[in-house]
Amino acid sequence: MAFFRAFASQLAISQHVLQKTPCAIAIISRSSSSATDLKSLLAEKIQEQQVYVKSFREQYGSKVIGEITVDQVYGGMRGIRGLVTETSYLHPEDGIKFRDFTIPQIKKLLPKSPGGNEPLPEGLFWLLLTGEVPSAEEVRSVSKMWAEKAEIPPHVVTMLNNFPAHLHPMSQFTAAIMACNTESKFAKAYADGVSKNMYWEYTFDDVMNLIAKLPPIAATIYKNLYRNGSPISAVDLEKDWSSNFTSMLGYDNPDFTELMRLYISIHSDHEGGNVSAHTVHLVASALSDPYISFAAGINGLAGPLHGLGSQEVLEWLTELHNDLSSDATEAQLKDFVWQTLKSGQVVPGFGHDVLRRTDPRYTALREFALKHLPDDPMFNLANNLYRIVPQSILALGKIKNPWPTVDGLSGVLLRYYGMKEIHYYTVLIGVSRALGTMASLVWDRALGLPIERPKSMTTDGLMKLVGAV
Ligand SMILES: CC(=O)SCCNC(=O)CCNC(=O)[C@H](O)C(C)(C)COP(=O)(O)OP(=O)(O)OC[C@H]1O[C@@H](n2cnc3c(N)ncnc32)[C@H](O)[C@@H]1OP(=O)(O)O
Ligand SMILES: O=C([O-])CC(=O)C(=O)O
Repeated sequence: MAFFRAFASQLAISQHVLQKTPCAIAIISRSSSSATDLKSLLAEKIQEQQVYVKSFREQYGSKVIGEITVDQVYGGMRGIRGLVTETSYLHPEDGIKFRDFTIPQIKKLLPKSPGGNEPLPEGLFWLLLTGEVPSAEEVRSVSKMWAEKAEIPPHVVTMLNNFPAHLHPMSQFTAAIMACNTESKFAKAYADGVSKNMYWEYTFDDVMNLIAKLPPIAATIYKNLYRNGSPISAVDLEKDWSSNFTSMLGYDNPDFTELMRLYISIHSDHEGGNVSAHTVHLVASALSDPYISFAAGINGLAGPLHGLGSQEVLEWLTELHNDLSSDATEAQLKDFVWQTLKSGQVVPGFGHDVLRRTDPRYTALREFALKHLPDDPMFNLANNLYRIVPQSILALGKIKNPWPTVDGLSGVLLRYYGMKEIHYYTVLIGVSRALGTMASLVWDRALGLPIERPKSMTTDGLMKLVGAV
């Protein structure tokens, strides 16, 4: 309560509004909630948040929150506050906060599988969507729901089975997701003229359906490309989402499943401005259905400066390992890094648009690796690079953050457990990224966010605007 009152007084929301606004209660505790299932709980939260946002906008809607420089307009809009994303916030030093929780906190607070140590992604989805830490039973209800909805439409299976082997797994993934929009309840409801107030409900239904189908789609791609098209295993209604996923992929090592739970949880969301999340939001703002909106975001994830970084890192590390072996000297490593920079390439896995410290997702994976694979040569190589690369790229004199991101280690761990198919790695991030972007999309619809349409300028127009001509 103290937290909310401080927050409310910061906003100068009057006591009157505080009492009248049900979200005041929602932020503090869930004791007021009588909902027993995810959709009903969400319906309560949405009602509360709608009132909360309305009253905030009524009082502060015209408040100025920043200035924009010409460089920002040319510079990828870096630093411009121009989006609302409720599910997570990226702090430059502390890293990602899912709702208000850091990675160490979610590792501690979210339900685990029996005997496990890593958070179940279903719990993270619940948290992202509702702002509340779910019970083990609530998490089980999501696992069950997703298992029940996992079947892929037959036309999508046929399409996947007919893709040529040289089509990149990310292209197969996005195409399959798009083709699933035959199932969109939102698109149908919209065509039937449903009221705007109901949009979020159909969006939620699509989101649950879509997330449920991602592991079998991803696993079918894997089996087709790398296991001679052998069939994926059947979904077990008693198993959690990650456990079903690793079984479908053909892995039976429980440590790999634990890694997958952690991997999917930490890659799920990175506030709203990253390329994949922003793309989903932008495309969906035209009321495109969740399937095609998510597919659009996945296409952004497939770029080497974003999600494909994970593939690029392991390609680069493998080349380094092949050229120098894992016990290369510091001087040899520095030279290899320098060759990369000299050839005009970026060193993959290092640098970030927002972060200004080592990515806590990297730290979480490092802790996992120290526990499970401390002597792995590739892990040791990545560790050595952690000491060398930041100094080298800082020497360029232009990089704002020389520290490693999650991509710097993720492939090393996947490879250790036998997943050596580097081109597949970004698909796993795609499966994970659905949790954050789709939770956000439900909120976009719930808050009635409009079609996105920023103003663009010509260079001549900008010059006139600043008095340069
Ligand atoms: C899940 C994820 O998406 S995590 C990111 C995955 N991507 C990578 O690992 C690719 C390597 N890293 C990069 O390319 C960049 O650091 C990005 C794209 C992530 C961030 O880019 P920016 O916000 O533009 O970073 P920054 O402002 O520090 O860049 C300044 C300059 O340093 C360069 N730079 C940034 N990172 C690196 C790097 N790792 N190696 C070499 N040069 C770099 C930029 O290319 C830019 O050069 P330019 O002015 O000649 O264009
Ligand atoms: O935040 C970003 O721009 C890139 C990133 O790390 C992510 O999306 O996971």
